[in-house]
Amino acid sequence: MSSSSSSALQMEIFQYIDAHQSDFIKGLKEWLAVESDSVQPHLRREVMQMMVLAADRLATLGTSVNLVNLGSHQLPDGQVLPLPPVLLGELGKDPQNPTVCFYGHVDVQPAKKEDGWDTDPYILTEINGNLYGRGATDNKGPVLAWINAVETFRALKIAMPVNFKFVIEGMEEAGSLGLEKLLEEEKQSFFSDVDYIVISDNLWLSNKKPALTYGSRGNACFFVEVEGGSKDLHSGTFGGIIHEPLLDLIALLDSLVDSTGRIQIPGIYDSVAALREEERKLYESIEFDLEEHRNNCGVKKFLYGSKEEILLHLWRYPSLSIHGIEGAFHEPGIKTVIPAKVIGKFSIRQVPNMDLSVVKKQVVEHLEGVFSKRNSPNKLKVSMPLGAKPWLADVDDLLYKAARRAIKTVFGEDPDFIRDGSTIPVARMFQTVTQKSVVMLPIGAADDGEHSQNEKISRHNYIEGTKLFAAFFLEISKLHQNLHETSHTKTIN
Ligand SMILES: NCC(=O)N[C@@H](Cc1c[nH]cn1)C(=O)O
Ligand SMILES: [Zn+2]
Ligand SMILES: [Zn+2]
Repeated sequence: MSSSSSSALQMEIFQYIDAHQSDFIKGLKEWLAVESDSVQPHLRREVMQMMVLAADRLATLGTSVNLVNLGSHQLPDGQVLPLPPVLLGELGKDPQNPTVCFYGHVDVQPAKKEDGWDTDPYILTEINGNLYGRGATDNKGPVLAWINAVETFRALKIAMPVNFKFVIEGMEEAGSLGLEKLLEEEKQSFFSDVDYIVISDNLWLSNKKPALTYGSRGNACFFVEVEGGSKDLHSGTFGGIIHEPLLDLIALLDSLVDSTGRIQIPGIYDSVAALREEERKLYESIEFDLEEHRNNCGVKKFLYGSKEEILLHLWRYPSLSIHGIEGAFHEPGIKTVIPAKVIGKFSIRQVPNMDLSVVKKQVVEHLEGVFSKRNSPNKLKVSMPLGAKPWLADVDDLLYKAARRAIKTVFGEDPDFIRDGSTIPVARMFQTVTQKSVVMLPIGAADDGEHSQNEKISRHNYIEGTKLFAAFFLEISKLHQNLHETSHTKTIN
């Protein structure tokens, strides 16, 4: 195709997307209305419903859809719950075209209006060009943007320049349970012809400048349980004469990180890959506005004062966060009780070359050591319910070139090449199982508020994101054909 006809085609596609903004937003509104929270067991039915909705949507585009049953899982309290199926979709099988596999998730983090949302988290509300709602950016908006891009090709009767495969799950926010096994099982079938893998489940580093992501941290999640007697006790009748489980737990949690953010677990930094000078230099050239980032967070001050230190601590070093305490009274008012059993929850973000089993051993040994010094008769139990490895990609792959070109076309500037501090367990799994290149191509801005109150995606990013994905189809197809023509010519010569 000549470059003038390819840019006319692109123009036609972009015009269609602009003209159909309201339809695309209506589609997002329907999806956001489903409280598909995978973290809270009582909402599992909604996650199931969401998977069916996604399957129906893809089927209307002519995608062949398979909802693969993953069976069930057991919760720490013994309850057995069905796992949502994983959706495997397939559109096109032209051997001349590259096969791109897209991964996304349609489950969400918990959200309640009372958490401090300005609007109902399950009713998409547009304010000043932003589309608010739980899942708007993580990850329903970006999943739909890919679907919108495919729909545009169909509506305009333009042949898709790639074969497109979808992997959509409903358990990402709960650790992608069952997914790795499925990828292994499908390695020789569904994934056998996949050339490239794309994920759009993270954010840019800035509010305005697009980014391409080539690495993410893993995560090791822990429960630390301290159990005293068999029931809660009156603190006036028993306070002062017993070893309180919550005091033990707070001492344990307090031993994990110091006030500078340094993790206190012996040996935890030992295997972290050393920082090379070239790598440090790369960070210097990244545009990152500390003030903007601080405003997005809504905090007064960061632990570190320079851009380089902040990026290193987000991407290159482990971090430990405490998430909550189950069993402790957290409602308004004061309940003068001594809880009988409490469970602290924390996680340690993982970076290359940390080993999950070593980390688990270090955490258990450390907590047992601290606990033994307290001479408490209470029972201590430490477990690691979830472990995901970090991911790092080769940015020299064609996939990155195609993504970069598409970004330049749609947003008019080159992206930042960034890593991400959060965890998308499937990125590493895909790379290991398929041995193909993986890219994260985000469309969410740094101030979208993933997992937080008032999560949003801007109308601009949702619509330009749809254009970006359409442009990406065209770019990867062109580059892939060129590569194959070149290697064919070399073979003949
Ligand atoms: N958008 C990706 C994301 O938010 N992933 C979760 C996954 C996770 C990690 N540990 C438990 N769940 C994240 O918190 O990074
Ligand atoms: Zn996500
Ligand atoms: Zn998330």
